Amino acid sequence: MSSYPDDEEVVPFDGHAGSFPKDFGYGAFDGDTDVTLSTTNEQKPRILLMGLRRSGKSSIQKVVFHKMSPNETLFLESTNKIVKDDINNSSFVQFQIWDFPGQIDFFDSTFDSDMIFGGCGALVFVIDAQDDYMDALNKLNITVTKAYKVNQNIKFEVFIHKVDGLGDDFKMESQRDIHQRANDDLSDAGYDKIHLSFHLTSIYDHSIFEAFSKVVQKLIPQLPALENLLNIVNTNSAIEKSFLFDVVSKIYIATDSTPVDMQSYELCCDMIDVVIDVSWIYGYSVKEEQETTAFDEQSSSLIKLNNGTVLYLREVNKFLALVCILREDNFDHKGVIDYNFLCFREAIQQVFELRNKHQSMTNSSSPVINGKNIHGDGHVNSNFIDETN
Ligand SMILES: Nc1nc2c(ncn2[C@@H]2O[C@H](COP(=O)(O)OP(=O)(O)OP(=O)(O)O)[C@@H](O)[C@H]2O)c(=O)[nH]1
Repeated sequence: MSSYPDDEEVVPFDGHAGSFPKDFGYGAFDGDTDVTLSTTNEQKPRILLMGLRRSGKSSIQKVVFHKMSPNETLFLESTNKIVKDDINNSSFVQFQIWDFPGQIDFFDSTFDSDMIFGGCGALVFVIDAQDDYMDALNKLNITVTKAYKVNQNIKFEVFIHKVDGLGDDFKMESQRDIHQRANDDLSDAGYDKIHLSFHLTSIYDHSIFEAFSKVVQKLIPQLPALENLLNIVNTNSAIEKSFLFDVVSKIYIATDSTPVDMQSYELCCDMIDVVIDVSWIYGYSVKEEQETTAFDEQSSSLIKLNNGTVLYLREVNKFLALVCILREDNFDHKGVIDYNFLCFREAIQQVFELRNKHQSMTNSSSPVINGKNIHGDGHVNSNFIDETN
C-alpha cells in the first residue's frame, strides 16, 4: 500500500516564545530555504494549523495524515518548533501543512506575516472545546485579522475540537456560542467581511476526517468538475451517494451534490479499511521484485448490507477510489454501472491531465481537451449510459 513519504521537515526552534530562527524563513531567508519555498513547494497550497497550546493541532495532523491511532496522541510532546509536512499522495491532494507552536507571537519582529500568510490557502484554527475558550477566541481574532490583512483569499476554518468529551446539548451550545462570539469580535474590529467556517471535530471519530475533507476540497479548483462527474455517474447508474476518496488519508476530495450524512461517510471509510486489510493479507504481487501495494488497478469490492444496500468500491487511480452506495435492486445492471465507471475514470484522467498542463488555470476558463469541453461550471461532456432508461 502506498504511504505518505516521511518528509516531515522539522525546523529547529530556540524555545523562546515568538522567536523564530531566520533559516526557517520568518525573517530574512537564507538562499537555500528561499529556493525551496519559491519553487515547487510554493505552488502547493499551504494549510496552517494554529491555536493555543495543547488544543490538539499536532494530534490532528498525525491522526489524519500519518495514521497515528488517537490514543497514541496522549504521548505527543508539545510542539516548540514549526513542523512543515508535505502531503504528496495524489495529484489532487498536494499541499503542505504547517503545524505551529501554540505560543506563537504575531507581534514579534521576527514573525514574517507576509511570508507566512501570503502563500496560505487555508488557516485552520483549533479551539479546545473541553477547556475555557475565551483566550482561544482572542487569539482567533488576532490571528484571523492579521492573516486577512496580508491575504484576503485565505479560507478560515475553525475546528471546535475534542467534542468527544461533550454531551450533544453542550456541543451545540458551545458551537453556537463560539460562532456568535467569534463573529461579534470580528464585526467589532471592523472585519465583517471575513467568513469563518465552523466544524465540530474529534480525533476519536470520523468527524476530523470529514472536516479536513471540506478544508481540502476548498483548495481544489477542479471541484465543480469532479462533483458534476459524480452527479452524472449517480444519475445514470441509479446510485444514491458516491464519494471520491483519497485512499491513504480517507478524506474525500469530492462527492455528489446530495447532502453528506455522517453514517454513509463512516461506512465508506470502513469499507476502504476492509479492502486494504484484506488486500494486505491475501493480495500478492505478480513479480517479486515489484513493489507490493494493497491498492492497485485490480482493486474493487462489493459489500451487501442486510438492509438491502450495496457498497461498491472501484479503483480510479493509484491514489483515488470511487465508493458508491446504492440499493441492491439497482445493482442488477452491474454491467452498465461498470461501463459508466470506466467513462468516469477516463474523465477524471482528463481532469488530471488538464491540471498538470495548466497548473495555474482556474476553473473559470473553458479549456478543450481530447475534443471534450470542461466548462467553468464543472460541466463535462461525456458518454455515460443511462441505466435508468
Ligand atoms: N479528548 C480528546 N483529546 C484530544 C483530541 N485531540 C487531541 N487531544 C489531546 O490533546 C492533547 C494535546 O494535543 P497536541 O496535539 O499535542 O496539541 P497541540 O495543539 O499540538 O499542542 P502544542 O504543540 O503545545 O501547541 C493530547 O493529549 C491529545 O491526546 C480530541 O479530539 N479529543
